[in-house]
Amino acid sequence: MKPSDPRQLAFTVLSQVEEGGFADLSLDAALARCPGMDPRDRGLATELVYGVLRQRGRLDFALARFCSKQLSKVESRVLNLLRLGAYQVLMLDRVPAPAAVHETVELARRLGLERATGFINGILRALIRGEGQIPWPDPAADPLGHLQHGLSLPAWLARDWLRRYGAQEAAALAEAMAGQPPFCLRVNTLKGSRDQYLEMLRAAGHQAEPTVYAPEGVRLTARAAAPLPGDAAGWYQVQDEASMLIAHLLGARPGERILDACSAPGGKTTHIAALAENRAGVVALDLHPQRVRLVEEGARRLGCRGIETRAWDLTRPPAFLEPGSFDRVLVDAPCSGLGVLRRNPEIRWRRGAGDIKRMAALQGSILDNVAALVRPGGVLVYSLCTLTEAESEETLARFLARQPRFAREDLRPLTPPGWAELFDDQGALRSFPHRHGGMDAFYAVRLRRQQGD
Ligand SMILES: C[S@@+](CC[C@H](N)C(=O)[O-])C[C@H]1O[C@@H](n2cnc3c(N)ncnc32)[C@H](O)[C@@H]1O
Repeated sequence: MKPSDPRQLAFTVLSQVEEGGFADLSLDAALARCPGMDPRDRGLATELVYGVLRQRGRLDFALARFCSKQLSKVESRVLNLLRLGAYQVLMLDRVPAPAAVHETVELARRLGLERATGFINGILRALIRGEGQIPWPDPAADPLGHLQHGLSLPAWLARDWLRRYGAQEAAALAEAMAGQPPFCLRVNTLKGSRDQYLEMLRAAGHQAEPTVYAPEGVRLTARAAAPLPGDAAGWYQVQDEASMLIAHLLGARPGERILDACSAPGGKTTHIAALAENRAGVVALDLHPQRVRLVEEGARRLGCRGIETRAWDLTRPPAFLEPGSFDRVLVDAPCSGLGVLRRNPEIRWRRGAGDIKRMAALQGSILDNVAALVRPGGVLVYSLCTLTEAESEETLARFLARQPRFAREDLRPLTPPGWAELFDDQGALRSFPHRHGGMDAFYAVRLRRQQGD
């Protein structure tokens, strides 16, 4: 590969994603192989990968108008080149459309796809000429078509969101999910205050503001070329604001014993330790040993103490932990991840209704296996970075039917008044990017085990 070619790098990553890779990991690895690449080209490669994956439904709808055969019959490498070209033509102001076509055709040639260059050239040139005539579905007359083809939701998700949220709200959510998430940091309060860190950021030339809800969150609005200050000293953790709310809902206090059941990579474990002023005993479990190591590394970097880690598959009871020995348990469960579609855009093309069922069963099993560890009177928080009913309220209802000694708590009286709009009418957290300042979509509910049972 020409080390300096952002389009070829994006193409390689998109091909890896097609074969089952994760966009963020593949992109990081590809960029790491090109240390000399110009920062603007790195930016373009990143935008092309995320943009094509986030807007694939829209790009395909446009391409289909100008392609003589069905897109499903086009060879996948050629289709990815077409999507890359179409993204530049339709969505990128900084690349003149004819240059985008030329670059795409040249890339096809370099990839040994000489025979497809005429096909690619013809479709992309027709797209430039016919862009204004693309019959985008009208949001009012065809809300489902608009969600699918205008806002790039797969059909099953478009139907689900339309049924649950209505046309306008579903469109606003889909639009937010097709955009870029804000870049947020949690200030490590074991090191100092948010105000101090905001000052450090400003002194290093970055522009940042406090997050609206999370008291230790910072949102970067313009990043300078300089690295973020305080990295090696553990001043911050990159974390979305919605994710920062969860440790607050758990409410750990100094002296308590806490279980973080699905802890890796440890964003919430280290937050719990910080909120308990490093004076709680935290047990952090996760299925994967290599991910458990990330929790350990994070705890070291941030100066968190009192965290014990262990790899464990929580579809089996953790017999090494004493029943009733935890004041608070957090189950930040593996889930379909539909609340973080912006960060993992490939998910929307991979998940289906079957995955949701499978995740819900896994979540139920994990909840069952930690329930006995909560002490009488203790707290269990169940959180997810998704928004399906099956994984949230339905998993919870089944759990409560099996475990009648737990009851849900309304989170509204337990949290600051300014957070009221983050909760549903049962007092569960439901954050949404289009309603709550760009936050990821999270769900969280807090349960309490009855006293004396
Ligand atoms: C949403 S992530 C947790 C994120 C973490 N709490 C944080 O804030 O950094 C869910 C985690 O559950 C773990 N997991 C998946 N299946 C599991 C199982 N059977 N037992 C324990 N952990 C599991 C995954 O490895 C993943 O790290």
